Amino acid sequence: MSPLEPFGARLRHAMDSRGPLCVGIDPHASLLASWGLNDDIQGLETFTRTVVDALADQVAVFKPQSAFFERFGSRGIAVLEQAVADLRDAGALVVMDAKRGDIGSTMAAYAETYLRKDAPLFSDALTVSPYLGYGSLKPAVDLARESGAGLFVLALTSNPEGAEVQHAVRADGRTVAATMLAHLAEENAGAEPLGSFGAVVGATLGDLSSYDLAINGPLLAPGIGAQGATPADLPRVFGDAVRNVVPNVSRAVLKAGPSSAALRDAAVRFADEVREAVAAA
Ligand SMILES: O=c1ccn([C@@H]2O[C@H](COP(=O)(O)O)[C@@H](O)[C@H]2O)c(=O)[nH]1
Repeated sequence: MSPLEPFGARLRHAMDSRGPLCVGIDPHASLLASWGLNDDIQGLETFTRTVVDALADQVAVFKPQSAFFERFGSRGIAVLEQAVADLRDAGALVVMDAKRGDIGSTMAAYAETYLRKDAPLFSDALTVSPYLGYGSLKPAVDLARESGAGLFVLALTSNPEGAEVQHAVRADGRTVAATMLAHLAEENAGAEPLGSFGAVVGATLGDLSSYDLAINGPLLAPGIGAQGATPADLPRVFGDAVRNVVPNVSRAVLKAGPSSAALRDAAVRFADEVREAVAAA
């Protein structure tokens, strides 16, 4: 099976043509209820189908949150699998938010699950946790390169609890997060227009000027909307790296449903706000 064009290049193209937004698909039980759906497999299927049908042909990137599908066992995974296929068929990119991380030999199996091009859950990129050591991610890095997929490595997460691990200072004086960013800059060296190995960096974190975010790769930025950050915060948080930010909004878009028109309006509004904020930076 022929490899895809590298994820970084496909991402740059998608955001240039469809707008700078990643919509998260997070079927919280509370959202299902507010859409008038039951918290069961039928509710999950209807919710997911509605989001896909409303947005797949206009939003650049989608980030399904695997946990909300896994909750329903194999039937939930089947809904996720169908959504990934439909989103990709409609020309959108899919970042699977499964935050996988394990010893290398097990990481290889996770990589086969999401990054092997003919796998049922193949996604354009996968979120991964480097907290078993960055080197443990090597099987995923290698398979992503082979397939033309990408990774988003947890570096500076949007939740306040992340700081106790990510801001910890190593013996060499660097923080753990800075070390992860440095690894990613190495992976992306020489890639054009953008490397395929991104970092997760929360939009909620305030001024990050003490971190070198120039990794020549995408910065997936959750935290906009329900967690309190706004598109207008992006230049202050990301500085010169703001053009490589992939802003994720999940609940703040999804709560506009179940009306397809309202979902589309919400996505357009966030994309416009991000575009304006980045243009003014
Ligand atoms: O640091 C992180 C990493 C991942 N997430 C995920 O992003 C979405 C955010 O959802 P909202 O509804 O827009 O708050 C969710 O799937 C998280 O698991 C994150 O928030 N922060």
